Amino acid sequence: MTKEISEKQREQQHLDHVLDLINDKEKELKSSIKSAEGEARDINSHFFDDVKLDYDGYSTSMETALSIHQQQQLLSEREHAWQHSAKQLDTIERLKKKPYFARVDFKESNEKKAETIYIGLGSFADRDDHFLIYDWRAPISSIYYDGKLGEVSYNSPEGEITVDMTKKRQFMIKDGKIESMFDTNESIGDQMLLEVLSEKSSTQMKSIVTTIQQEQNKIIRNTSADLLFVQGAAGSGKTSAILQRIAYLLYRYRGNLTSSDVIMFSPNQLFNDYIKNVLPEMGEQNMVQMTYWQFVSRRLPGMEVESLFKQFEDQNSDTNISAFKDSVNFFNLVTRYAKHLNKRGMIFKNIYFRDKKKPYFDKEKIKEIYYSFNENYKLANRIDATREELIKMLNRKIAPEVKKNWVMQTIEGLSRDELNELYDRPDQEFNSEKEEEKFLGRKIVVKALKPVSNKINHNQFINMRAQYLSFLRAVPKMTDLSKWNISEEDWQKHIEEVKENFKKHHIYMNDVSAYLYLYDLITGRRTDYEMRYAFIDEIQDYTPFQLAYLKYNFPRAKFTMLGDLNQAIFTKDESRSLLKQISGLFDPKKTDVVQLTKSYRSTKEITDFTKQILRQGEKIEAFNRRGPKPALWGRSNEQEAIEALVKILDKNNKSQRTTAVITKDLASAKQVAEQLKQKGEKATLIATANQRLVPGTLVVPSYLAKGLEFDAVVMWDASKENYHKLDETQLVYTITSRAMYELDIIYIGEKSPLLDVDSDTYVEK
Ligand SMILES: Nc1ncnc2c1ncn2[C@@H]1O[C@H](COP(=O)(O)OP(=O)(O)OP(=O)(O)O)[C@@H](O)[C@H]1O
Repeated sequence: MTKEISEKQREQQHLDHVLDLINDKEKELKSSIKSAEGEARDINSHFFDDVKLDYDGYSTSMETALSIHQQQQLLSEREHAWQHSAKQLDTIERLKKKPYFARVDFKESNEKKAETIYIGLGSFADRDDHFLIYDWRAPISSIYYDGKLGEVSYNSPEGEITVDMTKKRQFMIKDGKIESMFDTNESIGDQMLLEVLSEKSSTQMKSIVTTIQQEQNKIIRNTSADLLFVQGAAGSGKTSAILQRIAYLLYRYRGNLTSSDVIMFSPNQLFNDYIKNVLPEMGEQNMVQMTYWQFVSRRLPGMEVESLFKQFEDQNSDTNISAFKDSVNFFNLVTRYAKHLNKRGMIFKNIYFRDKKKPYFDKEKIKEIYYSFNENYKLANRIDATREELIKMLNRKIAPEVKKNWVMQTIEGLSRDELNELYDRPDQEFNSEKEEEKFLGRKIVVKALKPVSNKINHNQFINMRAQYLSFLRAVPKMTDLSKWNISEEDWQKHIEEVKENFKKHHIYMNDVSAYLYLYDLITGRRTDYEMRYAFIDEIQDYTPFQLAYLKYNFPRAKFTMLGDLNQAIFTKDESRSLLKQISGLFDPKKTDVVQLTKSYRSTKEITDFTKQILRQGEKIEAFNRRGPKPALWGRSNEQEAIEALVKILDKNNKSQRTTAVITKDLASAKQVAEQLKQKGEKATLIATANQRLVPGTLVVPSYLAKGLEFDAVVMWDASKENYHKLDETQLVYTITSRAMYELDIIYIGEKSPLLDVDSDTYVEK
């Protein structure tokens, strides 16, 4: 015991020493920032004193320019130094709160003495470049997460290095004091994990730096795969791992990679809000974040793209047709169809000007131009060349247009002010009235033709909707639809539906990607070559088509896709073929698949219960954190059910647990929220993804609860009537697996057969 205490004292002394150095560094940085700011102000205020303002001759004005240039350079150097110091100060301030969380001792093979390093959220070195703290992302830090004591390897820039790890120690530090510390032989001791996991949920996700698990570390530090596919159970840390991975990559490739080269697709806006603090807390900036819906709909401003809400609430479309349209096969058909357009089949629109009956540019004429270029032209060149030709033609139309009556009439109707606006200068002089009229006429015509030239420049002479429908009509000729169990009639009927939808400016989610892809191929819209890493969370809710389209959009990016096929609430059983379909898009040698089976979110009681809902849930392993068994509340009518809900909320509030009442759809969420209000219970209805998560009780429809977690969850109305289809299994699993400590399930009448689980794993209330 005495030994342990003295060991702890020794560690405290070391911590005090490090903290002193950190404080010194902080002072030093603050003063250098201050003086850099002062200098910059100085340079700015003397800027023009030093610059010789002399524009007389060429040589002197050259001198002026040079001297401005020098001053600017000086400023930007100062600014650079200032930014560097500011960044360092930022790290220091983060380290001050909690300098490090671990220590490892290790021996390199040819050394006798063990080396000791401390690992924290950033690096810190003293004056002699002697590292007192290593960033958790430094190569050597990897051994802390990866190995047991003894021989362990890590990847360094010079290749793989093997060392003998002799000690692994973890610290809990608060306000400069070591609260506890323990030595461990495990990858990351369960004790530390348990402590971290026992914290309460909050409206913001936290980083898991101190307790990254070995298999998560593999995901975080993978740099070789073009496609890293992670299949992980609910709560296995997929989202946490992605965010850590982004922080890791930004560190590993610093100088070459910035947060704007990284894009993350997430299930909804609510989720974006939930994770937004994780990277900044680690000292990194957030990546570009988007939902797939935002990604596609921002490109179709004139159309209403089927929303998440609609997609979920009206899932009544033909499943065979959906499966087909969501497939990579369908993607390949678009590619093939576009190739064929190089020879024939493009459809254009007339462009009108003033006269709504007679086209200014006739669609047949445009088509003639389009196909007049030789065969070597690619689609994109064809459209560019057509556009150029049309603009040339438009320019030739200006002079004859100026002579038309409407122009003269317009000039006559102009006020003095309007006229003045058209002149180049207020006192502009003309040789004759005729010349003046010509001048003004030209100005008026060019202005009036602006919408026409805009249409041309924005490719609006392509009849994209008709083109897409023509593609759909060509589909039966290109592929055998009967293989997808789709009859010719059904397909024709479906095309009519899409057409009707277009008329209303609506587009289905499973048309939008194909539509944009076809547009991209026709116009050669530049894809995004800059994006280096693309992350897709909750992959099971994407269709293979969408993933193929994302890959097309980010051709240089390495992809990390994470998901749980057991939580496919939009694509349901189609998600099973997902991995097979997307793996075809990447080089198999550069594809890594990682499985995460341990679930950290929920107590053992909850995980043991929820995994039975799945057909293949046996692989999921619960983390050994204990809590009450889930409770089932069977009630015979709505009134009693609400009373049960109130009782549960009271119980949870007493133990200060935040509860989410999760309903199947929005209508019932609204209803429950209203009934709670009538009972005087405080609850916030989350009806759209644009809302904020707030502390306190929430009422959330299932599809908005994706990826989130709550201390306590009440699943509302899990009756047979509400959940009876086998393909709703994933939905029931997603809802119940949001709970960390307590899960209550209320049903009215008969219980859903999807909840037929071992009666020992729950209690009835
Ligand atoms: N190594 C870890 N150390 C501490 N906490 C962890 C660790 N891994 C995961 N967790 C915690 O487990 C919970 C679930 O993690 P996360 O949300 O990343 O899982 P997920 O796999 O994305 O879940 P889902 O698929 O259900 O959305 C979070 O509270 C997270 O902080």
